[in-house]
Amino acid sequence: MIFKSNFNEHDQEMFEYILDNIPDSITIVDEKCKVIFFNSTAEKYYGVSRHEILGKDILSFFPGAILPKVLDKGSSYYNVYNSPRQNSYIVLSAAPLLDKSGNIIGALARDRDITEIVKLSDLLNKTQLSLLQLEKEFSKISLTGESYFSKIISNNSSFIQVINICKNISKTPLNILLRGESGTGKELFAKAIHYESGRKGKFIPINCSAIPNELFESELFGYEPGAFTGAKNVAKKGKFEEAEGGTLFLDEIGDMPIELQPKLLRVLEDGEVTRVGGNKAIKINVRIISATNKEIRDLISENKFRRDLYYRLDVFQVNIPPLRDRKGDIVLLANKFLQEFCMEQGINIIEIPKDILDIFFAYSWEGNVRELRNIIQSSVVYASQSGKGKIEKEFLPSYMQKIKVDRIGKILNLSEIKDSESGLEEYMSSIEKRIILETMKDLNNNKSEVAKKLKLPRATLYYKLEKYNIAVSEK
Ligand SMILES: Nc1ncnc2c1ncn2[C@@H]1O[C@H](COP(=O)(O)OP(=O)(O)OP(=O)(O)O)[C@@H](O)[C@H]1O
Repeated sequence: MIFKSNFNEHDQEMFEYILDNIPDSITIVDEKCKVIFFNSTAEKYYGVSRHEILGKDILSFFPGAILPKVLDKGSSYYNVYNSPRQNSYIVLSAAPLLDKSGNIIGALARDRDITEIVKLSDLLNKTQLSLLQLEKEFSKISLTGESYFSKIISNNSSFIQVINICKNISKTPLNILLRGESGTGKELFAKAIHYESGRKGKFIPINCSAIPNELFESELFGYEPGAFTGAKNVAKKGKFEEAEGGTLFLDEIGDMPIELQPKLLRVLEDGEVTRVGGNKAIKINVRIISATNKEIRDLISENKFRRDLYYRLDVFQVNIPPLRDRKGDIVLLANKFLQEFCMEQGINIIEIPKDILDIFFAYSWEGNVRELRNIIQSSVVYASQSGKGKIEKEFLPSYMQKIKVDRIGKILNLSEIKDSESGLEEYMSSIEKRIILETMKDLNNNKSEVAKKLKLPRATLYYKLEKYNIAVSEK
Protein backbone atom coordinates (compact mmCIF):
# COMPACT_ATOMS: atom_id res chain seq x y z
CA MET A 1 0.00 0.00 0.00
CA ILE A 2 1.31 3.42 -0.84
CA PHE A 3 -0.76 5.40 1.56
CA LYS A 4 -0.04 4.52 5.19
CA SER A 5 -2.84 5.22 7.64
CA ASN A 6 -4.89 3.70 10.40
CA PHE A 7 -7.30 2.27 7.81
CA ASN A 8 -7.52 -1.45 7.33
CA GLU A 9 -6.49 -2.81 3.96
CA HIS A 10 -10.03 -2.88 2.55
CA ASP A 11 -10.76 0.72 3.62
CA GLN A 12 -7.51 1.85 2.10
CA GLU A 13 -8.29 0.22 -1.21
CA MET A 14 -11.73 1.82 -1.22
CA PHE A 15 -10.22 5.20 -0.37
CA GLU A 16 -7.65 4.96 -3.15
CA TYR A 17 -10.30 3.73 -5.58
CA ILE A 18 -12.44 6.80 -4.87
CA LEU A 19 -9.51 9.23 -5.17
CA ASP A 20 -8.52 7.52 -8.40
CA ASN A 21 -11.90 8.02 -9.97
CA ILE A 22 -12.62 11.67 -9.34
CA PRO A 23 -12.17 14.16 -12.20
CA ASP A 24 -9.63 16.26 -10.23
CA SER A 25 -5.97 15.41 -10.06
CA ILE A 26 -4.79 14.42 -6.56
CA THR A 27 -1.15 14.38 -5.46
CA ILE A 28 -0.09 13.51 -1.92
CA VAL A 29 3.45 13.83 -0.55
CA ASP A 30 4.87 12.74 2.79
CA GLU A 31 6.71 15.09 5.16
CA LYS A 32 9.93 14.61 3.17
CA CYS A 33 8.20 15.68 -0.04
CA LYS A 34 8.21 12.16 -1.49
CA VAL A 35 5.15 11.39 -3.62
CA ILE A 36 3.00 8.75 -1.90
CA PHE A 37 -0.16 9.08 -3.99
CA PHE A 38 -0.74 10.16 -7.58
CA ASN A 39 -4.18 9.45 -9.03
CA SER A 40 -5.00 8.52 -12.61
CA THR A 41 -6.31 12.04 -13.43
CA ALA A 42 -2.90 13.42 -12.32
CA GLU A 43 -1.20 10.96 -14.67
CA LYS A 44 -3.30 12.32 -17.55
CA TYR A 45 -2.84 16.02 -16.65
CA TYR A 46 0.91 15.84 -16.23
CA GLY A 47 1.84 13.03 -18.60
CA VAL A 48 3.75 11.26 -15.81
CA SER A 49 2.92 7.71 -14.76
CA ARG A 50 2.52 6.90 -11.09
CA HIS A 51 5.15 4.14 -11.36
CA GLU A 52 7.71 6.77 -12.34
CA ILE A 53 6.84 9.30 -9.66
CA LEU A 54 5.86 7.30 -6.56
CA GLY A 55 8.55 7.42 -3.88
CA LYS A 56 10.43 10.24 -5.65
CA ASP A 57 10.89 13.84 -4.60
CA ILE A 58 8.15 15.90 -6.26
CA LEU A 59 10.63 18.69 -7.10
CA SER A 60 12.58 16.36 -9.38
CA PHE A 61 9.46 16.17 -11.59
CA PHE A 62 7.90 19.59 -10.99
CA PRO A 63 10.49 22.21 -9.96
CA GLY A 64 7.76 24.81 -9.33
CA ALA A 65 5.46 22.50 -7.34
CA ILE A 66 3.44 24.07 -4.56
CA LEU A 67 3.51 21.14 -2.11
CA PRO A 68 7.05 21.82 -0.75
CA LYS A 69 5.84 25.37 0.11
CA VAL A 70 2.83 23.90 1.91
CA LEU A 71 5.12 21.64 3.97
CA ASP A 72 7.51 24.50 4.63
CA LYS A 73 4.99 27.12 5.72
CA GLY A 74 2.22 24.85 6.97
CA SER A 75 -0.31 27.02 5.13
CA SER A 76 -3.01 26.20 2.58
CA TYR A 77 -3.46 27.63 -0.92
CA TYR A 78 -6.79 28.03 -2.62
CA ASN A 79 -7.49 28.22 -6.37
CA VAL A 80 -4.01 29.15 -7.64
CA TYR A 81 -4.01 29.58 -11.41
CA ASN A 82 -1.43 27.36 -13.14
CA SER A 83 -0.38 26.27 -16.62
CA PRO A 84 1.57 22.99 -16.47
CA ARG A 85 1.96 22.78 -20.26
CA GLN A 86 1.39 25.11 -23.15
CA ASN A 87 -2.36 25.50 -23.81
CA SER A 88 -3.28 23.60 -20.67
CA TYR A 89 -4.67 25.41 -17.62
CA ILE A 90 -5.53 24.29 -14.15
CA VAL A 91 -6.41 25.81 -10.79
CA LEU A 92 -4.84 24.16 -7.82
CA SER A 93 -5.55 24.09 -4.11
CA ALA A 94 -3.24 22.52 -1.56
CA ALA A 95 -3.30 21.88 2.19
CA PRO A 96 -1.02 20.32 4.80
CA LEU A 97 -1.98 16.94 6.29
CA LEU A 98 -1.74 16.88 10.08
CA ASP A 99 -1.65 14.08 12.62
CA LYS A 100 -3.77 14.12 15.78
CA SER A 101 -1.20 16.31 17.58
CA GLY A 102 -1.16 18.84 14.76
CA ASN A 103 2.25 17.84 13.32
CA ILE A 104 2.62 18.08 9.56
CA ILE A 105 2.88 14.55 8.13
CA GLY A 106 2.44 15.42 4.47
CA ALA A 107 0.52 17.60 2.04
CA LEU A 108 -2.21 17.15 -0.55
CA ALA A 109 -2.78 19.03 -3.80
CA ARG A 110 -6.00 19.03 -5.82
CA ASP A 111 -5.82 20.37 -9.38
CA ARG A 112 -8.79 21.06 -11.62
CA ASP A 113 -8.54 21.31 -15.40
CA ILE A 114 -10.03 24.59 -16.64
CA THR A 115 -8.49 24.51 -20.12
CA GLU A 116 -11.91 24.54 -21.81
CA ILE A 117 -13.12 27.45 -19.68
CA VAL A 118 -9.96 29.44 -20.46
CA LYS A 119 -10.27 28.73 -24.18
CA LEU A 120 -13.94 29.79 -24.22
CA SER A 121 -13.15 32.89 -22.20
CA ASP A 122 -10.32 33.82 -24.64
CA LEU A 123 -12.62 33.27 -27.60
CA LEU A 124 -15.27 35.44 -25.98
CA ASN A 125 -12.72 38.19 -25.35
CA LYS A 126 -11.50 38.11 -28.94
CA THR A 127 -15.05 38.15 -30.32
CA GLN A 128 -15.97 41.00 -28.01
CA LEU A 129 -12.95 43.03 -29.10
CA SER A 130 -13.65 42.50 -32.81
CA LEU A 131 -17.28 43.43 -32.23
CA LEU A 132 -16.28 46.62 -30.43
CA GLN A 133 -13.83 47.47 -33.20
CA LEU A 134 -16.54 46.93 -35.83
CA GLU A 135 -18.98 48.97 -33.80
CA LYS A 136 -16.45 51.81 -33.56
CA GLU A 137 -15.86 51.72 -37.32
CA PHE A 138 -19.59 51.59 -37.94
CA SER A 139 -20.21 54.57 -35.64
CA LYS A 140 -17.59 56.55 -37.57
CA ILE A 141 -19.45 55.92 -40.82
CA SER A 142 -23.03 56.13 -39.66
CA LEU A 143 -22.79 58.72 -36.92
CA THR A 144 -20.61 61.35 -38.56
CA GLY A 145 -21.27 64.52 -36.62
CA GLU A 146 -23.90 62.72 -34.57
CA SER A 147 -23.59 61.53 -31.03
CA TYR A 148 -23.65 57.85 -30.05
CA PHE A 149 -26.51 58.93 -27.80
CA SER A 150 -28.70 59.24 -30.90
CA LYS A 151 -28.88 55.41 -30.87
CA ILE A 152 -30.89 55.68 -27.66
CA ILE A 153 -34.40 56.68 -28.62
CA SER A 154 -37.36 57.69 -26.49
CA ASN A 155 -40.22 60.16 -26.40
CA ASN A 156 -40.71 59.87 -22.66
CA SER A 157 -39.80 63.11 -20.90
CA SER A 158 -38.21 61.56 -17.81
CA PHE A 159 -36.21 59.12 -19.95
CA ILE A 160 -35.02 61.99 -22.16
CA GLN A 161 -33.93 63.73 -18.96
CA VAL A 162 -31.85 60.63 -18.06
CA ILE A 163 -30.23 60.76 -21.53
CA ASN A 164 -29.38 64.44 -21.08
CA ILE A 165 -27.92 63.88 -17.61
CA CYS A 166 -25.71 61.12 -19.03
CA LYS A 167 -24.55 63.36 -21.88
CA ASN A 168 -23.59 66.02 -19.34
CA ILE A 169 -21.64 63.75 -17.04
CA SER A 170 -19.90 61.85 -19.83
CA LYS A 171 -17.14 64.49 -20.11
CA THR A 172 -16.34 64.29 -16.37
CA PRO A 173 -14.02 61.58 -14.98
CA LEU A 174 -16.64 60.42 -12.44
CA ASN A 175 -17.31 56.73 -11.90
CA ILE A 176 -20.92 55.95 -12.77
CA LEU A 177 -23.31 53.28 -11.52
CA LEU A 178 -26.13 52.45 -13.96
CA ARG A 179 -29.15 50.86 -12.32
CA GLY A 180 -31.98 49.26 -14.22
CA GLU A 181 -33.69 45.97 -14.95
CA SER A 182 -32.18 43.58 -17.45
CA GLY A 183 -32.58 44.77 -21.05
CA THR A 184 -33.30 48.43 -20.22
CA GLY A 185 -30.22 49.61 -22.12
CA LYS A 186 -27.51 49.90 -19.46
CA GLU A 187 -24.73 48.73 -21.79
CA LEU A 188 -26.00 51.05 -24.52
CA PHE A 189 -25.78 53.97 -22.07
CA ALA A 190 -22.32 52.91 -20.91
CA LYS A 191 -21.04 52.90 -24.51
CA ALA A 192 -22.71 56.21 -25.29
CA ILE A 193 -21.11 57.80 -22.20
CA HIS A 194 -17.71 56.43 -23.22
CA TYR A 195 -17.87 57.59 -26.86
CA GLU A 196 -19.24 60.98 -25.81
CA SER A 197 -16.51 61.37 -23.15
CA GLY A 198 -13.80 61.93 -25.75
CA ARG A 199 -11.52 59.49 -23.90
CA LYS A 200 -8.95 58.14 -26.32
CA GLY A 201 -8.68 54.61 -24.88
CA LYS A 202 -10.97 51.65 -25.52
CA PHE A 203 -14.36 50.71 -24.06
CA ILE A 204 -13.76 47.35 -22.38
CA PRO A 205 -16.80 45.46 -21.06
CA ILE A 206 -16.57 42.69 -18.52
CA ASN A 207 -19.49 40.68 -17.20
CA CYS A 208 -18.80 40.05 -13.51
CA SER A 209 -21.31 37.19 -13.34
CA ALA A 210 -19.81 35.30 -16.29
CA ILE A 211 -16.15 34.98 -15.28
CA PRO A 212 -15.22 31.93 -13.21
CA ASN A 213 -13.89 32.96 -9.76
CA GLU A 214 -10.55 31.35 -10.45
CA LEU A 215 -9.95 33.51 -13.52
CA PHE A 216 -11.18 36.79 -12.11
CA GLU A 217 -7.87 38.19 -10.92
CA SER A 218 -5.89 37.24 -14.00
CA GLU A 219 -8.68 38.56 -16.28
CA LEU A 220 -8.84 41.92 -14.52
CA PHE A 221 -5.20 42.45 -13.63
CA GLY A 222 -3.35 40.25 -16.15
CA TYR A 223 -0.46 37.94 -15.34
CA GLU A 224 3.29 37.56 -15.73
CA PRO A 225 4.97 34.48 -17.25
CA GLY A 226 6.49 33.55 -13.88
CA ALA A 227 3.02 33.37 -12.35
CA PHE A 228 2.69 29.75 -13.34
CA THR A 229 4.69 26.63 -13.01
CA GLY A 230 5.51 24.97 -16.30
CA ALA A 231 7.04 26.41 -19.39
CA LYS A 232 6.35 28.85 -22.22
CA ASN A 233 3.88 31.20 -20.62
CA VAL A 234 3.63 34.65 -22.01
CA ALA A 235 2.59 37.75 -20.11
CA LYS A 236 -1.00 38.85 -20.57
CA LYS A 237 -2.56 42.26 -20.04
CA GLY A 238 -5.64 42.41 -17.86
CA LYS A 239 -8.83 44.32 -18.65
CA PHE A 240 -7.66 47.34 -16.63
CA GLU A 241 -4.58 47.71 -18.81
CA GLU A 242 -6.61 47.13 -21.98
CA ALA A 243 -8.94 49.94 -20.92
CA GLU A 244 -6.05 52.35 -20.27
CA GLY A 245 -7.15 55.88 -21.13
CA GLY A 246 -10.68 54.60 -21.74
CA THR A 247 -13.56 53.01 -19.86
CA LEU A 248 -13.93 49.70 -18.06
CA PHE A 249 -17.58 48.59 -17.99
CA LEU A 250 -18.26 46.26 -15.06
CA ASP A 251 -21.61 44.71 -15.94
CA GLU A 252 -23.63 42.83 -13.27
CA ILE A 253 -21.37 44.26 -10.55
CA GLY A 254 -23.79 42.97 -7.88
CA ASP A 255 -22.70 39.43 -8.78
CA MET A 256 -19.03 40.05 -8.07
CA PRO A 257 -17.92 37.48 -5.44
CA ILE A 258 -17.32 39.15 -2.07
CA GLU A 259 -13.84 37.61 -1.70
CA LEU A 260 -12.68 39.39 -4.88
CA GLN A 261 -14.09 42.78 -3.97
CA PRO A 262 -11.13 43.92 -1.78
CA LYS A 263 -8.80 43.33 -4.77
CA LEU A 264 -10.89 45.60 -7.00
CA LEU A 265 -11.20 48.17 -4.22
CA ARG A 266 -7.41 48.29 -3.79
CA VAL A 267 -6.92 48.99 -7.50
CA LEU A 268 -9.51 51.77 -7.44
CA GLU A 269 -7.95 53.31 -4.34
CA ASP A 270 -4.34 53.09 -5.52
CA GLY A 271 -4.95 53.83 -9.20
CA GLU A 272 -2.54 51.03 -10.11
CA VAL A 273 -2.62 47.31 -10.88
CA THR A 274 -0.07 44.57 -10.30
CA ARG A 275 -0.26 41.56 -12.62
CA VAL A 276 -0.70 38.15 -11.00
CA GLY A 277 2.78 36.80 -10.34
CA GLY A 278 4.32 40.22 -10.94
CA ASN A 279 5.71 42.75 -8.51
CA LYS A 280 5.65 45.94 -10.57
CA ALA A 281 2.72 48.30 -9.97
CA ILE A 282 1.36 49.71 -13.23
CA LYS A 283 -0.32 53.13 -13.08
CA ILE A 284 -3.75 53.18 -14.68
CA ASN A 285 -6.08 55.89 -15.89
CA VAL A 286 -9.41 54.14 -16.37
CA ARG A 287 -12.95 55.38 -15.88
CA ILE A 288 -15.26 52.82 -14.30
CA ILE A 289 -18.88 52.49 -15.33
CA SER A 290 -20.66 49.71 -13.49
CA ALA A 291 -24.16 48.36 -13.97
CA THR A 292 -26.52 46.33 -11.87
CA ASN A 293 -30.09 45.09 -11.86
CA LYS A 294 -29.81 44.34 -8.15
CA GLU A 295 -30.35 46.56 -5.14
CA ILE A 296 -26.75 46.97 -3.94
CA ARG A 297 -27.83 48.43 -0.58
CA ASP A 298 -29.68 45.16 0.13
CA LEU A 299 -26.56 43.20 -0.83
CA ILE A 300 -24.55 45.35 1.60
CA SER A 301 -26.92 44.57 4.46
CA GLU A 302 -26.70 40.86 3.56
CA ASN A 303 -22.87 41.15 3.66
CA LYS A 304 -22.64 40.26 -0.02
CA PHE A 305 -21.24 43.59 -1.15
CA ARG A 306 -18.63 45.85 0.46
CA ARG A 307 -19.87 49.29 1.41
CA ASP A 308 -16.45 50.92 0.73
CA LEU A 309 -16.37 49.47 -2.81
CA TYR A 310 -19.96 50.59 -3.41
CA TYR A 311 -19.05 54.20 -2.55
CA ARG A 312 -16.10 54.07 -4.97
CA LEU A 313 -18.33 52.83 -7.80
CA ASP A 314 -21.47 54.82 -7.12
CA VAL A 315 -20.02 58.32 -7.41
CA PHE A 316 -22.85 59.20 -9.78
CA GLN A 317 -25.94 57.03 -10.08
CA VAL A 318 -28.21 56.81 -13.11
CA ASN A 319 -31.55 55.00 -12.88
CA ILE A 320 -32.91 53.66 -16.14
CA PRO A 321 -36.67 53.11 -15.97
CA PRO A 322 -38.22 49.81 -17.18
CA LEU A 323 -40.16 49.77 -20.46
CA ARG A 324 -43.48 49.14 -18.69
CA ASP A 325 -43.11 52.56 -17.02
CA ARG A 326 -42.73 54.32 -20.37
CA LYS A 327 -45.28 52.58 -22.53
CA GLY A 328 -45.24 55.47 -25.00
CA ASP A 329 -41.79 54.25 -26.11
CA ILE A 330 -43.15 50.86 -27.17
CA VAL A 331 -44.48 52.03 -30.56
CA LEU A 332 -41.41 54.18 -31.21
CA LEU A 333 -38.96 51.36 -30.42
CA ALA A 334 -41.06 48.68 -32.13
CA ASN A 335 -41.10 50.72 -35.36
CA LYS A 336 -37.37 51.42 -35.15
CA PHE A 337 -36.64 47.69 -34.75
CA LEU A 338 -39.15 46.89 -37.51
CA GLN A 339 -37.25 49.12 -39.96
CA GLU A 340 -33.91 47.67 -38.86
CA PHE A 341 -34.94 44.02 -39.32
CA CYS A 342 -36.91 44.65 -42.52
CA MET A 343 -33.74 46.08 -44.04
CA GLU A 344 -31.86 43.02 -42.86
CA GLN A 345 -34.45 40.61 -44.33
CA GLY A 346 -34.93 42.67 -47.48
CA ILE A 347 -38.69 43.02 -47.00
CA ASN A 348 -40.98 45.97 -46.57
CA ILE A 349 -43.48 46.03 -43.72
CA ILE A 350 -44.92 49.46 -43.22
CA GLU A 351 -46.47 49.17 -39.80
CA ILE A 352 -47.30 46.98 -36.84
CA PRO A 353 -51.07 46.25 -36.79
CA LYS A 354 -53.22 47.82 -34.09
CA ASP A 355 -54.24 44.50 -32.47
CA ILE A 356 -50.56 43.64 -31.95
CA LEU A 357 -49.81 47.07 -30.52
CA ASP A 358 -52.75 46.53 -28.12
CA ILE A 359 -51.07 43.34 -26.91
CA PHE A 360 -47.76 45.20 -26.57
CA PHE A 361 -49.45 47.83 -24.42
CA ALA A 362 -51.10 45.25 -22.18
CA TYR A 363 -47.87 43.25 -21.72
CA SER A 364 -45.53 43.78 -18.74
CA TRP A 365 -42.16 43.54 -20.62
CA GLU A 366 -40.07 41.89 -17.90
CA GLY A 367 -37.24 41.60 -20.44
CA ASN A 368 -37.63 45.27 -21.40
CA VAL A 369 -36.27 46.67 -24.68
CA ARG A 370 -34.24 43.51 -25.38
CA GLU A 371 -37.42 41.42 -25.28
CA LEU A 372 -39.25 43.85 -27.57
CA ARG A 373 -36.33 43.81 -30.01
CA ASN A 374 -36.21 39.99 -30.03
CA ILE A 375 -39.96 39.73 -30.61
CA ILE A 376 -39.88 42.16 -33.54
CA GLN A 377 -36.87 40.35 -34.98
CA SER A 378 -38.52 36.92 -34.88
CA SER A 379 -41.86 38.31 -36.16
CA VAL A 380 -40.10 39.90 -39.16
CA VAL A 381 -38.40 36.57 -39.92
CA TYR A 382 -41.79 34.78 -39.75
CA ALA A 383 -43.39 37.48 -41.91
CA SER A 384 -40.63 37.11 -44.46
CA GLN A 385 -40.83 33.29 -44.50
CA SER A 386 -44.64 33.23 -44.69
CA GLY A 387 -44.55 35.49 -47.73
CA LYS A 388 -47.42 37.52 -46.21
CA GLY A 389 -45.28 40.62 -45.77
CA LYS A 390 -47.12 41.63 -42.60
CA ILE A 391 -46.87 40.92 -38.90
CA GLU A 392 -49.58 38.66 -37.53
CA LYS A 393 -50.57 37.65 -34.05
CA GLU A 394 -49.48 34.03 -34.52
CA PHE A 395 -45.90 35.21 -35.09
CA LEU A 396 -45.76 36.34 -31.46
CA PRO A 397 -44.61 33.96 -28.70
CA SER A 398 -47.54 31.92 -27.33
CA TYR A 399 -47.44 33.70 -23.95
CA MET A 400 -48.12 36.95 -25.78
CA GLN A 401 -50.87 35.52 -27.94
CA LYS A 402 -52.76 34.70 -24.73
CA ILE A 403 -52.78 38.34 -23.72
CA LYS A 404 -56.25 38.75 -25.15
CA VAL A 405 -57.42 37.59 -21.71
CA ASP A 406 -55.81 40.73 -20.36
CA ARG A 407 -57.80 42.82 -22.82
CA ILE A 408 -61.00 41.45 -21.36
CA GLY A 409 -59.37 42.18 -17.99
CA LYS A 410 -58.92 45.76 -19.14
CA ILE A 411 -62.60 45.84 -20.00
CA LEU A 412 -63.35 44.81 -16.42
CA ASN A 413 -61.47 47.74 -14.99
CA LEU A 414 -62.23 47.46 -11.27
CA SER A 415 -61.04 50.97 -10.48
CA GLU A 416 -63.86 52.18 -12.73
CA ILE A 417 -66.39 50.50 -10.44
CA LYS A 418 -65.04 52.39 -7.48
CA ASP A 419 -65.36 55.72 -9.29
CA SER A 420 -68.68 54.87 -10.95
CA GLU A 421 -72.01 56.32 -9.84
CA SER A 422 -73.98 53.57 -11.63
CA GLY A 423 -75.48 50.49 -10.03
CA LEU A 424 -74.46 46.88 -10.70
CA GLU A 425 -77.02 46.29 -13.45
CA GLU A 426 -75.94 49.35 -15.42
CA TYR A 427 -72.29 48.49 -14.96
CA MET A 428 -72.83 44.88 -16.11
CA SER A 429 -74.62 46.16 -19.22
CA SER A 430 -71.73 48.48 -20.09
CA ILE A 431 -69.27 45.59 -19.70
CA GLU A 432 -71.46 43.34 -21.86
CA LYS A 433 -71.53 46.03 -24.53
CA ARG A 434 -67.74 46.40 -24.46
CA ILE A 435 -67.20 42.63 -24.71
CA ILE A 436 -69.50 42.40 -27.73
CA LEU A 437 -67.82 45.40 -29.37
CA GLU A 438 -64.32 43.96 -28.81
CA THR A 439 -65.33 40.53 -30.13
CA MET A 440 -66.99 42.06 -33.19
CA LYS A 441 -63.76 43.97 -33.84
CA ASP A 442 -61.63 40.84 -33.37
CA LEU A 443 -63.81 38.75 -35.71
CA ASN A 444 -64.18 41.35 -38.38
CA ASN A 445 -67.90 41.93 -37.67
CA ASN A 446 -68.77 38.36 -38.59
CA LYS A 447 -71.99 37.87 -36.51
CA SER A 448 -72.24 34.10 -36.73
CA GLU A 449 -68.57 33.80 -35.61
CA VAL A 450 -69.21 36.27 -32.77
CA ALA A 451 -72.32 34.36 -31.65
CA LYS A 452 -70.32 31.11 -31.69
CA LYS A 453 -67.40 32.68 -29.79
CA LEU A 454 -69.65 34.21 -27.10
CA LYS A 455 -71.81 31.04 -26.99
CA LEU A 456 -74.99 33.00 -27.74
CA PRO A 457 -77.89 32.05 -30.02
CA ARG A 458 -77.74 34.28 -33.12
CA ALA A 459 -81.11 35.83 -32.20
CA THR A 460 -79.81 36.86 -28.77
CA LEU A 461 -76.76 38.47 -30.37
CA TYR A 462 -79.03 40.44 -32.75
CA TYR A 463 -81.17 41.53 -29.83
CA LYS A 464 -78.11 42.73 -27.88
CA LEU A 465 -76.63 44.53 -30.88
CA GLU A 466 -79.88 46.42 -31.19
CA LYS A 467 -80.18 47.02 -27.47
CA TYR A 468 -76.67 48.52 -27.31
CA ASN A 469 -77.11 50.35 -30.54
CA ILE A 470 -74.14 48.64 -32.18
CA ALA A 471 -74.37 49.26 -35.88
CA VAL A 472 -72.55 46.77 -38.12
CA SER A 473 -72.57 46.04 -41.79
CA GLU A 474 -74.31 42.69 -42.55
CA LYS A 475 -72.01 39.62 -42.89
N1 LIG B 1 -33.72 53.32 -25.65
C1 LIG B 1 -33.23 52.43 -26.51
N2 LIG B 1 -33.20 52.72 -27.82
C2 LIG B 1 -32.77 51.82 -28.71
N3 LIG B 1 -32.32 50.58 -28.40
C3 LIG B 1 -32.31 50.24 -27.10
C4 LIG B 1 -32.76 51.15 -26.09
N4 LIG B 1 -32.64 50.55 -24.90
C5 LIG B 1 -32.14 49.32 -25.14
N5 LIG B 1 -31.94 49.13 -26.46
C6 LIG B 1 -31.47 47.87 -27.11
O1 LIG B 1 -31.96 46.81 -26.29
C7 LIG B 1 -30.99 45.77 -26.17
C8 LIG B 1 -30.65 45.55 -24.71
O2 LIG B 1 -29.90 46.66 -24.22
P1 LIG B 1 -28.63 46.49 -23.25
O3 LIG B 1 -27.86 45.25 -23.56
O4 LIG B 1 -27.90 47.78 -23.24
O5 LIG B 1 -29.42 46.25 -21.86
P2 LIG B 1 -28.80 46.00 -20.39
O6 LIG B 1 -29.63 46.82 -19.45
O7 LIG B 1 -27.34 46.24 -20.40
O8 LIG B 1 -29.15 44.47 -20.19
P3 LIG B 1 -28.48 43.41 -19.14
O9 LIG B 1 -28.73 43.97 -17.77
O10 LIG B 1 -29.27 42.16 -19.38
O11 LIG B 1 -27.05 43.31 -19.51
C9 LIG B 1 -29.81 46.21 -27.01
O12 LIG B 1 -29.97 45.63 -28.29
C10 LIG B 1 -29.96 47.72 -27.09
O13 LIG B 1 -29.36 48.22 -28.25
